[in-house]
Amino acid sequence: MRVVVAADDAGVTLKNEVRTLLSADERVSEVIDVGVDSADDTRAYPVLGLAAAEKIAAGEADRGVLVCGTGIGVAISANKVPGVRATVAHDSYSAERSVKSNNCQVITFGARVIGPELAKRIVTEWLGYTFDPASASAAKVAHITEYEQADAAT
Ligand SMILES: O=C[C@H](O)[C@H](O)COP(=O)(O)O
Repeated sequence: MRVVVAADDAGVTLKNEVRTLLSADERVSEVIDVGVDSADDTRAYPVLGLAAAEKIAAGEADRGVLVCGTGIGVAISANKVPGVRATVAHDSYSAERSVKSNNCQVITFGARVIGPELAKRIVTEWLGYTFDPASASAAKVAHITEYEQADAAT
């Protein structure tokens, strides 16, 4: 699994901890870090959220972990990229259902909301979940995709 990570200045410390965790996980074949590299880089959260989501849309990454102050800004930004589904998930159940119900490729965290140890535990669990395209949830996700594609065609 190839995982893209990104954060703004508020999220960079947690993002870097998650990057280290992912790099040590045998389920992860590649970690793609699109920045920021330090809190001195004050590019705003949409720049980073969009850059990461575009990696997924381009087929260069399978999943993404994005961090900002709340997780909300990077989630909104990533969701603007066609084909990408992103959500804040600060608890295990939401992280699990974001994959199994919603086929989200992207999980986001708020570094001002969640502690690093809980965030890393959620990431470790989240890597183990897969979406079942034969599940009852598939048609619901397809509805979103169909709306997105119809809108893109207009
Ligand atoms: O969602 C936005 C993030 O939390 C960001 O890190 C902080 O944004 P702000 O500076 O506009 O509050």
